[in-house]
Amino acid sequence: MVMVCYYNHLLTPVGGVRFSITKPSILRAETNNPMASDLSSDRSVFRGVSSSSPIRRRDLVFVVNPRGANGRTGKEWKKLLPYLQSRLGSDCNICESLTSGPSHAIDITREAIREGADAVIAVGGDGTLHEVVNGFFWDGKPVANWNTEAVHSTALGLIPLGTGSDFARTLGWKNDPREAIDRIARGVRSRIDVGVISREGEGSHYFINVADIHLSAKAGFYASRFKKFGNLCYVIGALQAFIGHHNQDLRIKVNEGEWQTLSQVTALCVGNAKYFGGGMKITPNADPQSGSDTGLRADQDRVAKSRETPTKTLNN
Ligand SMILES: Nc1ncnc2c1ncn2[C@@H]1O[C@H](COP(=O)(O)OP(=O)(O)OP(=O)(O)O)[C@@H](O)[C@H]1O
Repeated sequence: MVMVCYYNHLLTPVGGVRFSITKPSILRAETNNPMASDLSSDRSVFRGVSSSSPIRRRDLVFVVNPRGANGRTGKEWKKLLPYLQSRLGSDCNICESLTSGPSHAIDITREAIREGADAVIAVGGDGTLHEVVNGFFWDGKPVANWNTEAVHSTALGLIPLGTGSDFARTLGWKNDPREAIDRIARGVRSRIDVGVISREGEGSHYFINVADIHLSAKAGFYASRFKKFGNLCYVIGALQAFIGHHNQDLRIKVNEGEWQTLSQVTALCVGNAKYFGGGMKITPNADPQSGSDTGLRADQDRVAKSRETPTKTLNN
């Protein structure tokens, strides 16, 4: 099932580009890894046993970014396949889909959900996870199975194999793909919140980790050019982002609250989880399993000096 509860976190820089950030909706995890949402089934592409069978094989779609962690993800994935097959092959249909470039994971995920996959599992870093999460939505709504009579939902899973893999840190996971596969095999499930951020006049972006604007967002952008240096890429990215940086006024709205103006913002971070930038605990109070946005932080003036935004209890 997918419970979608919207908070409205609308951010708008005054007199400049207009943003609107909307925050958490909720994906209720239903399977294996934490995170899952329900978006039904049908199985034309990801074949399992027929629906009349007493035990239905689950269809798991692994969305692999071969270029993640400067190519390490692709190499590790190949080494992992025999283990994956041995742990899951007897109960599940395993479908591997390699991404060919940015945003491809979004399309793969949408297609898999529409075709009725039981789980879509991101294999890579936070960028890949982010794209897979966005693939669960289309035009502001959860993607649904073509087969409207299907009873099962699609879960979201993760095998963290990226450079930073910061979302997994919040869950206390190591960057150990075998452990992740074991979690999938054990069928561990949890509920995970998802945030929504939208720039005014543009579409929504869903986020599961930390959404950020301005300096830290630029740092993340520049860091992507230096992934070959591992987590050091985030330091290099931050240094580069500082060059020519100017603070900016922001106009924001959180949930159903009033519009507020934040003056001369260096960076603003909205945390659904705690870490970004390869282990920087930027929003320490955030809890992606809380079912609410308590702990959400708007960071003003400096990235390190977080400022709590109004909190609201999620009505679920
Ligand atoms: N085949 C590809 N070639 C180049 N880039 C790709 C390809 N497939 C996906 N991408 C892009 O690579 C980006 C980064 O990948 P990913 O997050 O998996 O690894 P990472 O950046 O090393 O990890 P982290 O984000 O945790 O630091 C993705 O957001 C995606 O846009």
